[in-house]
Amino acid sequence: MIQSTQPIKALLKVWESERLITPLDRHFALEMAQLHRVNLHKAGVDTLNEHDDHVYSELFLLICALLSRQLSQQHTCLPIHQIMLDNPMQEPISNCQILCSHNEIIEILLQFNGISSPGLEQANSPSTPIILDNGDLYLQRYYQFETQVASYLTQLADAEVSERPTEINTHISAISSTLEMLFPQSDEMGVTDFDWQKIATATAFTKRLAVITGGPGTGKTTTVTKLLFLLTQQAAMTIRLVAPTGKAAARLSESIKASKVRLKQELAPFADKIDLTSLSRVPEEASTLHRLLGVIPNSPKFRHHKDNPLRLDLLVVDEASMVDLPMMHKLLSALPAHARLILLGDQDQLASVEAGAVLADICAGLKQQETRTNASDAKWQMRYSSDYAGYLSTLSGFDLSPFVSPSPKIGDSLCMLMHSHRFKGDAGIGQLAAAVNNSDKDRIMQVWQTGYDELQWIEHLKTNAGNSGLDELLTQAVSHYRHYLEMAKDCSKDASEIIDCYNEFRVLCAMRAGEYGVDGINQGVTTALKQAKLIGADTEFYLGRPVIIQSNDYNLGLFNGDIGLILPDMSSQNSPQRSAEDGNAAKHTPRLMAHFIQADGSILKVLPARLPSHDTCFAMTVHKSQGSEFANVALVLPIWPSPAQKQLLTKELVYTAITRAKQHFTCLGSQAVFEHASLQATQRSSGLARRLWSQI
Ligand SMILES: Nc1ncnc2c1ncn2[C@@H]1O[C@H](COP(=O)(O)OP(=O)(O)OP(=O)(O)O)[C@@H](O)[C@H]1O
Repeated sequence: MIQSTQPIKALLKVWESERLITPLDRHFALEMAQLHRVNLHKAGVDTLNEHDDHVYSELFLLICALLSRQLSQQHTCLPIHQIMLDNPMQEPISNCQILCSHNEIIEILLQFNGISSPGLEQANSPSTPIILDNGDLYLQRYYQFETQVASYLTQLADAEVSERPTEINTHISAISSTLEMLFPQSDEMGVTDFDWQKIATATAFTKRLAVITGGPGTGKTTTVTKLLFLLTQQAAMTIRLVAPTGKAAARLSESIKASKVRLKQELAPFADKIDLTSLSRVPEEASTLHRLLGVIPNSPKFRHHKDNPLRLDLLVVDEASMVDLPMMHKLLSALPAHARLILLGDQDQLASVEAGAVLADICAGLKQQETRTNASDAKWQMRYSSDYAGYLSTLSGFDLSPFVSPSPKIGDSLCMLMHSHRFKGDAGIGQLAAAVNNSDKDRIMQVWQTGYDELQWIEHLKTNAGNSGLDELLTQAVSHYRHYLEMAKDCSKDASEIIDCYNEFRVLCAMRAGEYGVDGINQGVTTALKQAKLIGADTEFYLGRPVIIQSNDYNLGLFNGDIGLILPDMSSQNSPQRSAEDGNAAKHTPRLMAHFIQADGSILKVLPARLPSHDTCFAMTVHKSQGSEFANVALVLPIWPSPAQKQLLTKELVYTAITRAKQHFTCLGSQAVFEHASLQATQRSSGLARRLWSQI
């Protein structure tokens, strides 16, 4: 049943030392194997012979290690049919083979008392630590998260906000006319074009769940601002805006503010027909998900949960692709029964740092079956129930019958915006992002060869003398960072002004470790800035040092991924209290503090010595850059990635890096690695899409 060069227990040690599994994976497997044995009753025997007992236990141990490894790699389950029987650990050279079929593995696993399968008679106890469902193996906790998230979303999608009138009445026609004013027919639009922003607004107006997705600049914030305006006209409601990180929350606030200003101008001609005062009731302040749910210091639990729900009527969650499965579970459990939920995000971006790919799973049912290669072809198609399509057509004025499909209700809650208003026409960044997103190899080459001003390719040119490609990148970094570092020396400059200038440019790396990872590039940039005399890097906290926080500190209000700058604290310069503490020198020399911009735009100052674990941040990982944008972005890809690194290089990673850039995108890499990454899609094993879309 299992053929291996050594007992599995010994192999686990080897795999751990070769970093194929983590110490946690090995300990989990050993503990499970020690606690759980074949249940003779389940197996239908009185005794188990020694040989069978041994091989069953070996298989169980191996499968537990594989399950734990799946979770370490952000999958939510282990699909048994995807196990490579001749090399289950996917080692360079296999040390172990499973000599039975996938179905036989399932049969054997179900004989263990630690595993149950919902729907099977003997598995009525929901308390087994491992669950086997539809051929997928779960840890109990993740199984609960997934099934409950699916159930919350399905219930929300099934619910409409109020009784729907069966025929057009005054209320519907009033809403339709307001929608007409909010979304006037533009000259750019042809007769057959659909205004998906208008359709999305009508969807979110009528449904308790609306998922509005689209790439950068497709108008998600514009749409949600118009929706909130429409809703605040109808009734008073408590609306909360949130995002997964402080940076993303600050950006959402700014975008909503700008969007409100634009809307006020657009609606000015209709001032006699529409009450513009309700625009002031559209909230602008966004907070983080953690703050909304109420962090309890030193506890993984939040203040708000099922039994103490949030006090709100409508919740808007931006950057929803960053929300992992456990967090989505916490959020959905804490929603009050009557509340509406609007999820905004880009389903093509990198999935969350932790387990799951919730937004991508929600959208999975809209994916076109055949693989498209032409960048202009849609990968997605809306799917409405016939009843709802009719209602939405009446409200929006667009005939949605071409999108009717026998799909579950979740399809009615989805709306994808596909036209970017930021990357217009032939703009290089938009073209490259689309080509990578479509894994279109020829188009990627074509875009690079077109010679767009906003795109720059730097080839790794490594010789014994060094890598001239890397040198070019470092020179670029110095010339960008020079501006904010010079501003930092000028005591008249405001901290937020300096931080904005620092945020004009960022180096993004695919990985953390190594010469071309965050560690190596940060070191390289620091040395280059020191040589250019822009920083005095002899002290740890030199003027202008950018720091990125690596862990949460609830007391200080700093969270993993927060970025700040070491700058003079001007308020300390003349403070009598400070002078008394620090002696006379402090009167004239302001002390250096780490400055962080908060979601509400205020500055949080923290003494450098009190900072929780942190790193320098001239370069950061693409993962950590999600929810941020920079005028100029330089992406660094490794020169010769190891097999493990190759797995991390995906089209979602490259797409996310490209779409962080607003004006200019540079890539330091080699053609082969860029191509490999652009053609490899992230695969996250999860049963959520099946649970949401199983009727189709
Ligand atoms: N229908 C439209 N016609 C013309 N311009 C538009 C339209 N919708 C949005 N825009 C413009 O496109 C830009 C981006 O819009 P918006 O911020 O709403 O997009 P987004 O999808 O929220 O972007 P991001 O992904 O950066 O959050 C804004 O300048 C906005 O004014």
